Amino acid sequence: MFHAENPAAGPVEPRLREVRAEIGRTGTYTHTPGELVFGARAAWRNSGRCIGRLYWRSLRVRDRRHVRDPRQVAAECVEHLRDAAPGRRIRPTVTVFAPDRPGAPGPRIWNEQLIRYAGYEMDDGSVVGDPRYAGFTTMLRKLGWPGGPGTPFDVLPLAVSADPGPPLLAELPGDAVLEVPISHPVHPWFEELGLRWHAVPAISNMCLEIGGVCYRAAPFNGWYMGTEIGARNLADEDRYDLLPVVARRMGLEVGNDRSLWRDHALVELNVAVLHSFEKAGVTMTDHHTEARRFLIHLEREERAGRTCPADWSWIVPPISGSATPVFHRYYTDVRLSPAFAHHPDSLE
Ligand code: HEM
Ligand SMILES: N=C(Nc1cccc(CNC[C@@H]2CCCN2)c1)c1cccs1
Repeated sequence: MFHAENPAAGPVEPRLREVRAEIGRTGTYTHTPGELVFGARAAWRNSGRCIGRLYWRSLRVRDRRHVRDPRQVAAECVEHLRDAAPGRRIRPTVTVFAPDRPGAPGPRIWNEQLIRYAGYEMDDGSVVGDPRYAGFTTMLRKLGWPGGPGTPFDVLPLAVSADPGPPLLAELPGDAVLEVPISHPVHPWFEELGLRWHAVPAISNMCLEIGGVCYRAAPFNGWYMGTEIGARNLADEDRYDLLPVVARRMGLEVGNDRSLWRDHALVELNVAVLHSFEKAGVTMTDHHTEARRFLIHLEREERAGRTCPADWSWIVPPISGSATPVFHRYYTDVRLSPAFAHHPDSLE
């Protein structure tokens, strides 16, 4: 009997016998390269909160299961960033480090993403930078990180550990961190705000779980959808909280909710983000395009006879929901495996 998914994989029974024997001997088993690649792609395909799954078959997999030492893990994360965005074209990529094995837990990356900005807590209680990472920044400083120049966009170091005890801290070299300055196509005052954002979103705190094996360090990247930066990272009150700033510069009636000043500011912030990435030639998608692509993916999956899990509250974009086609339907959010999962013992 062949794998319905993957005829090239050959009959499954002999492989299952091999796996059971290895588990009997060692308490775990080792994926073949083909199993690892397909498992990672299937994990992406099974991610019910992801709107970007149309290209799930093209995920690039960097097999680094022989790497466990924190210094080497950090070096490979830097290489991942270079490899994922060789110019300004971004390529969906995952790097898989050593899994947990009995008696030898795999390495763990403490950062939520490979690239995140520091949040410096000032004496007056205000935060310079990203408030979401104020606690993480404070912890890193206690672990000896000297801190950056103190701008609102200081890139945090990687924190990686393989054994119990404090993590290794490793700065990211500037050439591995592609960034885009934010300007607006019509408002020249926009770039005076000095805003910027990094090009490559790379999640580093989720476990890649395939056939019962947990790869707790398996950073994966895609490209950004503009709303993530324009409607959440730069707009949320507990993030960079820029809606009042943008609205005032636009001359809007900030004191009166019914003027919809927040909504006007949100749209212009998102226009600026899409415009800036386009001008910089860096891969980014908008929420209308991505919504359309997702429904194509959903239809293809149904035609392939597969259940495509989806979580409405994550799939529908944070602005203009009902102006996108993903809003006007229901989904089933079933948990499938392989998967990218949040494990409780991750250091959030
Ligand atoms: C290629 C372009 C991609 C786009 C535009 C995209 C877009 C998104 C967006 C907008 C979210 C919601 C994030 C949020 O609201 O915070 C998301 C979630 C997610 N994406 Fe994708 N994605 C892409 C590629 C990928 C890849 C390559 C993977 C893994 C191999 C992936 C796995 C996931 C997972 C696991 C989540 C849920 C995260 C969680 O539960 O916290 N995505 N994606
Ligand atoms: N475009 C992306 N965005 C993304 C995907 C998964 C998870 C996240 C981060 N989600 C957490 C944030 C923080 C609060 C709400 N959302 C972003 C990708 C990241 C990695 C591959 S694609």
